[in-house]
Amino acid sequence: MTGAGLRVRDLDSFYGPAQILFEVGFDVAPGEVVALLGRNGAGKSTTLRSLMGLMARREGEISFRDTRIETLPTYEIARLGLGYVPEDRRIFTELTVEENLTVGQQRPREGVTTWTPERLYALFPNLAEMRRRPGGQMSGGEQQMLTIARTLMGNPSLILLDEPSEGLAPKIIEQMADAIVTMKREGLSIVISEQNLHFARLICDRAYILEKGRIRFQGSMAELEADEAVRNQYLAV
Ligand SMILES: Nc1ncnc2c1ncn2[C@@H]1O[C@H](COP(=O)(O)OP(=O)(O)OP(=O)(O)O)[C@@H](O)[C@H]1O
Repeated sequence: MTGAGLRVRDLDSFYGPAQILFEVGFDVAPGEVVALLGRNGAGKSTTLRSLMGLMARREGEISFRDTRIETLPTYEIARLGLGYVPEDRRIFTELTVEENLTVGQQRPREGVTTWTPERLYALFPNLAEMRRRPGGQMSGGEQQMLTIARTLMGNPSLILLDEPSEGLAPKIIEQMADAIVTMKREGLSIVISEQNLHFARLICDRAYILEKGRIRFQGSMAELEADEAVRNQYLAV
């Protein structure tokens, strides 16, 4: 696989002695938006953390842009252009929106969109209106957008979003979906961990379903739509 592609094979991950992921495998083609679906505790966050080298013990093969990354430290994985937005919104609460963006800035990367604060304000118009506001004085949804915007300042070619719609009001969820569609149009590859099938259906090309740390389904969103039995068995309805 070339370009921004991600390839995961036989991924096992552990918290202490407890094995959480079992032979997880999936692919993300350049420019594709892929959903990792599954109920609470299925292993979605653990999968994303494993890709970023944040688990103390994990085994298997992970290739990103034709480079094996499973032995690299997190900062080197990020430097290759893999962006990660964890579930807990990690903004700097004392810094303004603008300062938070500056903190995330990295040099331009060949072949991918170079993001600037102005381009990010166009992507997230809410943030434009509060560029001098401290991060701690923003709503949860605004903080979530700022976390994504700050990660984009690193000019990733692929971004991992852990439950971007969680806890957001319906109107903010719509804005988030619009922003993700624009990011895809800019050529970004995206992996989204989600419990909300309705949100995933707005933006994703393909889906994998995790249950108890194993992949139980893979297919296009249309195939998932058509498979009521799979949805009932593995997803919250
Ligand atoms: N720090 C930890 N120590 C031990 N076990 C953990 C830890 N974090 C998560 N787990 C366990 O790992 C399993 C997978 O959790 P994970 O957070 O990856 O699930 P998830 O699919 O992302 O669900 P959620 O939507 O709740 O985040 C769960 O059984 C959870 O209890």
